[in-house]
Amino acid sequence: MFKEDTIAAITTGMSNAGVGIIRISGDRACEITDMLFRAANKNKKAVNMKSYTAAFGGVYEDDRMIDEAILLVMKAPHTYTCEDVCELQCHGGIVVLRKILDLVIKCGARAAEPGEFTKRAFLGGRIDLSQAESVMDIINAKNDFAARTSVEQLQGRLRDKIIDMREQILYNVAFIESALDDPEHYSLDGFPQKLEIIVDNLVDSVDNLLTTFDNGKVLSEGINTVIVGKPNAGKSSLMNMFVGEERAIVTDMAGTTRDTLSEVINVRGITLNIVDTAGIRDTDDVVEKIGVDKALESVDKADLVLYVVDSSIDLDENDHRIMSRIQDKNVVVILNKSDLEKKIDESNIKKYIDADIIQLSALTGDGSEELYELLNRMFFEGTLTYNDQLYITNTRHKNELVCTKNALLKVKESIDMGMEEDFFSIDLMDAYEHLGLIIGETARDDLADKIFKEFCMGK
Ligand SMILES: Nc1nc2c(c(=O)[nH]1)N(C=O)[C@@H](CNc1ccc(C(=O)N[C@@H](CCC(=O)O)C(=O)O)cc1)CN2
Ligand SMILES: Nc1nc2c(ncn2[C@@H]2O[C@H](COP(=O)(O)OP(=O)(O)OP(=O)(O)O)[C@@H](O)[C@H]2O)c(=O)[nH]1
Repeated sequence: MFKEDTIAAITTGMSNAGVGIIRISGDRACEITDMLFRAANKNKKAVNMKSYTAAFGGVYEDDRMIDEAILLVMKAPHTYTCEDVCELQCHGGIVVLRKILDLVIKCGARAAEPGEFTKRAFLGGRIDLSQAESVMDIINAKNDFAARTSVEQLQGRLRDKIIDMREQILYNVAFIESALDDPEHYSLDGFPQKLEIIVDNLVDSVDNLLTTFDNGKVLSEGINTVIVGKPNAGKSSLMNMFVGEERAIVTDMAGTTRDTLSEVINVRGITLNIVDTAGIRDTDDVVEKIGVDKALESVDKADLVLYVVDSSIDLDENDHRIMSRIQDKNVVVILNKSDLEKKIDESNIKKYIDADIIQLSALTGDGSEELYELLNRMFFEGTLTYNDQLYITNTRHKNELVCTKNALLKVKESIDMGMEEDFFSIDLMDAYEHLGLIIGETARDDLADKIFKEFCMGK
């Protein structure tokens, strides 16, 4: 069983910091801790300490103190992992932390695998799979939205919704089974019509969740954005404007950006995963050509293309080449250098691509607000103002919901075709199990219990 090993790891970051924590979890956590931690108050031993209490002391190898530390003891089952947990809070130097971890392992713990503490929380039943997944999402959140939806998921918002849908399904499967077993007490007259309404509602709920996915994913993970334009149009300057610092190389010499640079930036709640590319033009320079090919490749993968045009000069054949390449993409045309005299005729761009056009000066930042507003409109249609909607941001959840929906639609089909009731059960159970996979539950035992509880009273 999973409880056999006591596991340990540095749970804080892998760079020097003020304080670092070593977490030990498992049956032997306290015993191991007592082998290397000595409390200043000599009577305090982890094995005897009350849950959620702390002690000050030192970590010792033989009689040599490795570091001073605070010990936090949490006793099963009310801990993060549902097992005994000891946390050694030391000075956050990576050398010292590694040394202490080695010591903990020498005393009998095993180095934890990635995610193993949270896996134990799941196996211990404290959290479901969607909550376990949310822990990683919280840690990896790129923006406020991602953090917020992940915490909601950790609190069980998605789980509760899934459990509610599963209960409705199970109730109806149980009803069908009972009625088929015991037709004297349960009548299926009019049942298909009732079931159809319930299934319609469930499909609506699933659809509702599914429609949040695209927005949810873009909101939480960011818009994959590529900046393209011919040499010297101001692509690197635009990137710098976004980043707010001189990261990309800006020069007067056309063709200075040869590779692609990427940045993750947050503007007014929107995350842009931006790739700045080499200026696109016909070139004989081998290195530059690789950059141009790479730029064209990034265009194909992008959700959004920011096409930068130097508005102080006329369009040329390079611009036409770019425009023909980005025609089918989500494009915003940036007429850059709006601080200079305008030479360009916008209608010449409109002839080639159907896209919003923003006048902007990457140098002064004029026009940036209009750009952010436009992006908000393009991608979120106002959803950026937080609402109470439950968002799906995890592809696994989305896939299970799609399977759930398909199974439910099959139930509807069977109803419409006037099939026997036991046909409904098969697809209902299929939907039930796909929903169950979101929260990491297996279906069978649960089903038996439920049928027993709901339908066998007094009979
Ligand atoms: N020091 C420290 N801080 C941390 C964590 C940790 O493991 N250690 N966490 C994680 O990485 C997060 C907190 N998550 C936790 C979740 C549940 C329990 C827990 O013990 N739950 C018990 C209830 C305890 C009580 O009510 O007193 C339970 O659900 O039974 C602890 C931490 C964030 N901060
Ligand atoms: N006046 C003015 N000059 C700008 C503006 N944006 C960029 N420039 C200038 O235009 C020149 C080229 O800018 P870059 O940002 O290097 O252009 P790029 O498109 O990245 O060029 P490549 O790396 O060659 O592809 C630099 O001298 C910038 O200072 C702007 O809004 N106004």
